[in-house]
Amino acid sequence: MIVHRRLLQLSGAVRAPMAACAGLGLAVSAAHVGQALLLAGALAALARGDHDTTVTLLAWAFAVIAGRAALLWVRETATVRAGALIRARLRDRLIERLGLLGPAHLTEARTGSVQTTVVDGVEGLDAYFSRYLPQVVVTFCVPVALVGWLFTVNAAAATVLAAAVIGVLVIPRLWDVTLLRRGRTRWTAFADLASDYLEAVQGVATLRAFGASGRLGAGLAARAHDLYTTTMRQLRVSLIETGVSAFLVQAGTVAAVLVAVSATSPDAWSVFAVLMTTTECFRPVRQLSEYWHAGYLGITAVGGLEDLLSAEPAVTDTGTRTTFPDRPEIVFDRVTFTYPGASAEAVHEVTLTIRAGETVALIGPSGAGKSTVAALLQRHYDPGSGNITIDGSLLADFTLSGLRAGIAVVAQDTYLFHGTIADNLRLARPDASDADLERAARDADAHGFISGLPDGYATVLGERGTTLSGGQRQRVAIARALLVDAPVLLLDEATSHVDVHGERALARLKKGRTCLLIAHRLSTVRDADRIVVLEQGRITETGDHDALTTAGGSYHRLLALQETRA
Ligand SMILES: Nc1ncnc2c1ncn2[C@@H]1O[C@H](COP(=O)(O)OP(=O)(O)OP(=O)(O)O)[C@@H](O)[C@H]1O
Repeated sequence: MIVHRRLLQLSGAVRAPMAACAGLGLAVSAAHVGQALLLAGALAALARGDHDTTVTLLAWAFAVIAGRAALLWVRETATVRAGALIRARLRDRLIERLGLLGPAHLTEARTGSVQTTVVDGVEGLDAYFSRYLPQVVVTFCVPVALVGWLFTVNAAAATVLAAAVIGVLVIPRLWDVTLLRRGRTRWTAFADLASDYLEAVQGVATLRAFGASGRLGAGLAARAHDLYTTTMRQLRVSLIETGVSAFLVQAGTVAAVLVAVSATSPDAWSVFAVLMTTTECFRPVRQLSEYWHAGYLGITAVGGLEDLLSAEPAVTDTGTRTTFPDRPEIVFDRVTFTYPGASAEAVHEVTLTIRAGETVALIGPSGAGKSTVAALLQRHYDPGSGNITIDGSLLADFTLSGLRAGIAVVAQDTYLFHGTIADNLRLARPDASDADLERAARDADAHGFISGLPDGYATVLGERGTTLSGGQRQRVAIARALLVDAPVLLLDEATSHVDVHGERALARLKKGRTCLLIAHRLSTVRDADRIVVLEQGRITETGDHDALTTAGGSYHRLLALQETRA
């Protein structure tokens, strides 16, 4: 029996349904005990030839059996309901936590492992909370009450039974530490395998392109073998524990009945009562053992759960400002940042002002720190030193939701969820009307192709071959950003898929907004009000296209390099 402290704390939100399950479990046990005592009474009556009493007691026993059937139905329904509630609450909590931890956490943890915790771990915890923990309550209450009562019938048998129950509850605990350790090892192997499979599915195009599917298959087979080995190691201990429990239950039952029959002048009632009570005493213990296996997966997942719940968010949400200034000025003042665990600075003393309504393009070679500047502006991380301000207010003065509502992001790879086009657009603004969606889509030059889809805005992406091209996805992203109507625009490599429609849409999106454009392809930044060149985390040049080209510095060099490659 393992009652985990952390899981008990987690049960806070679901204690009422768990208590209901425990209450119903006690009622079912009471029905079992009632039936057992009625049968003991009927057998004793039969032994002394009292047929009327036998028939009456048997009739009552049938009535109790019928009542128990109804109780079992209610308990099962309540358990399933409680399980669904527990899963939903736990998942809500974990998803909320993931939202708080932000993308910074997922760069450190493996996505597959997080997914395994949120999906499989929570499934396992359902059984732990809705079946195992209520059964722990029943297992403590029923044997205590029964042994206590049995003392009034046959003190010697009751003493033997008490010792047997204590033995059954305590002796298997000797294996708990080993079981938990092996369970955690198995969970790690399971999470690793799930992570590898997720990566294999996500990277299937790359694997095929490099002919690496076979090699990866061998790696996955090795991982699967690891899982098999750890499962068998865990099962061996688990079987020993189950075997010992079963032996103690049988030995306890036999010993208690032997003591009852070997008493001087034993009467039929006390012998039958001891026999039936002993069976009922061990019933909750046996059930606990069954539920333990059902909830064990969840218990071993607690490590992953704790990792998620105790992970420190990269930034704290202590700001109070919720509204964002219109067309604000953004200032990076000597901003330096090093990623957690990295030895070198990603950006160093970056000082940059993006004036109200201005479009500034940030360019530079790979690894120069452009995405880091974008991440800092979205406050996925706080700078190690220096400040970033929006119209004079520090980023940290805003609530995280206020900040995110103020900055619309259009990235190179637009993630579209499985759902309709309308659902994907409403991700930006859940309360947007159909007319709002159409207006945004028209401004993003997306209405035309959306109208041509089989069900227009109600078309489910990914079904019936409905996929969008890179340029079309980009325009959906622009429509989303238009729906958000944020005063600041962050275009992160957003210009790479842009066709003539996209260019028009982007021009409309940029209008009246303060815009930071992060770009690789220099041809897409010529029209920016200003171009800032970042190299090895430092700003090396600033100016417009003409000025920088004439100056013949880094920008000129990068431009020449790109033209040669083209
Ligand atoms: N999560 C991270 N942890 C540690 N170091 C990181 C992390 N992300 C980026 N870096 C490092 O920070 C530096 C700047 O990276 P960044 O991604 O900002 O460059 P970039 O200019 O956007 O590059 P690219 O154009 O290739 O996307 C690089 O040296 C990179 O290796």
